[in-house]
Parts: sequence; structure tokens; C-alpha cells
Amino acid sequence: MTKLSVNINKIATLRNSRGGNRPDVVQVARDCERFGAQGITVHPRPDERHIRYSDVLALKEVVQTEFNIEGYPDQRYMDLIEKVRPAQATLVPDPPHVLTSNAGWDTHANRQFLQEILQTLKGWGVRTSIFVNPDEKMVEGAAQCGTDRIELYTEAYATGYHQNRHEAVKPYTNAAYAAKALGLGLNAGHDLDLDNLAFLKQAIPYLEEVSIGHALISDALYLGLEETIRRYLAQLKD
Ligand SMILES: CC(=O)[C@@H](O)[C@H](O)COP(=O)(O)O
Ligand SMILES: NCC(=O)COP(=O)(O)O
Repeated sequence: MTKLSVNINKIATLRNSRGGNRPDVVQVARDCERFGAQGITVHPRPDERHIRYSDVLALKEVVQTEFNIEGYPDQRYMDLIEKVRPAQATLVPDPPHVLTSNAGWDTHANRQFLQEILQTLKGWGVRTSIFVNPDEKMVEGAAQCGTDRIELYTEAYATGYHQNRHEAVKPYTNAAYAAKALGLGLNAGHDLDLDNLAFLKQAIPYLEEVSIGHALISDALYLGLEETIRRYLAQLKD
């Protein structure tokens, strides 16, 4: 079964745009789970443009499904993970001021750094995932770093989907196969939506988790959150 983890970053974007606590990030997380989401993902960025570190502490108290915290493993992120002990920590190589995540890790050039971080996270009992491009060499590097899972960075798939989905998905099926052969768990995320999700799932049936935020929250503005989550879950049926 492929789990849907809803990334609620953009709920916090809307809340922060006016100050106050509307929409309430914690209530939205509760509702996402009530509507069937099997996980909640957040990506607190150093500038706290959306999810704040304080949100993560509040969410820890209420999230009943899998809590996935993404981020660059600087000291602040590591201190947060140590305090929260989420189900999963997803390491992303983002510099502080990127508009959004735009690349996977070079798992060879960063091997020692990642090995040390992953060892610490595993010592805290946190499942680890590394954000990577669909590149078999980077997948091999991720396995050498000792991660539990990888998350395939699916922006290129989403960009190429409407031109030629069969071509767009090829690097992902190759990288997924390499991950499976290496015994790595497999997640995917970034720019997945109601158009492209089912084809990815069909091409990689053993995907363990997709984390989806921007498109899902945008869809919810038209369809409502409950109906939107129902539709995304329907795309993931085995
Ligand atoms: C790692 C990734 O691709 C996304 O989860 C990322 O968290 C999106 O970040 P923004 O919501 O800040 O665009
Ligand atoms: N890891 C991907 C994620 O959490 C959400 O990415 P997006 O759907 O907001 O592009």
C-alpha cells in the first residue's frame, strides 16, 4: 500500500499572511487524518516562511499517523528532531533561501556528512529518508550512507508528464528498481498532483509513501479538504 502523507506547509503560508491562527495548522492536520491521510509532512525552513518550529512541537502532540519532518540537517533541525522524535526525518539539501526544494542530495560528495547524521537519527529511533534525484548512482550512494529510505524528487516527472509521461517516468522506474534491489524503502514527492499521481503509482507499485502538499492544498480550495484527500487516496489504490 502506498501511504499518502499530506504536506501542510501551505496551510501555514496562508495563516502567516495575516498573522493570527487562521487557518489553524494543528486542526487541519487533525482533519487530514480524519479524512484518511496516513501521514502528515512538514518542512520547517530556517526563515519560517510557513511552518514554524513551534508548529512542529504543537503537531507532535496531535499527529496520530506518521509524522514526517523534512529539512536540511543543520543544528536547529537536528535539535527539533531529537525533541520531537517523528516517525520519519527526510533530509533535503536545500540552501536557506531557495523558493522551494529544487534538487536531491549528491550522496557521494556528502557521504561522510550524511552517514554521521543518519547514524544520529537512527540512534533516536527515527526512520530516515534522503531526498534524491532519479539517478541510480545517487541511489547507490544513499544506500552506502545507511539510510532506511530514499525519497525520489519528482519535479522532473511532473514537468515532463504532459509532454510524454512514458519518457518522464522512465528515470523513476529505473531508480526505484535500483532502490528495491539495494533494500531501500521508497518514497516520492514534489509537484505530484491529481493528474500525474496514478501513472507514477502504476509504474512503481511498491512506493511506500508519497508526500504531497502544494497541489493538494490548492485543489482543496475548489473541492474541499475531505473530497480532495479522498480523490488523492483513490489515485493510490493498489
Ligand atoms: C522536499 C519537497 O520537495 C517538499 O516537501 C518541500 O517541502 C516543499 O517546500 P515548500 O512547501 O516550501 O515549497
Ligand atoms: N516531499 C514532497 C512534499 O512534502 C510536498 O511537495 P509538494 O507537493 O508541495 O511539491
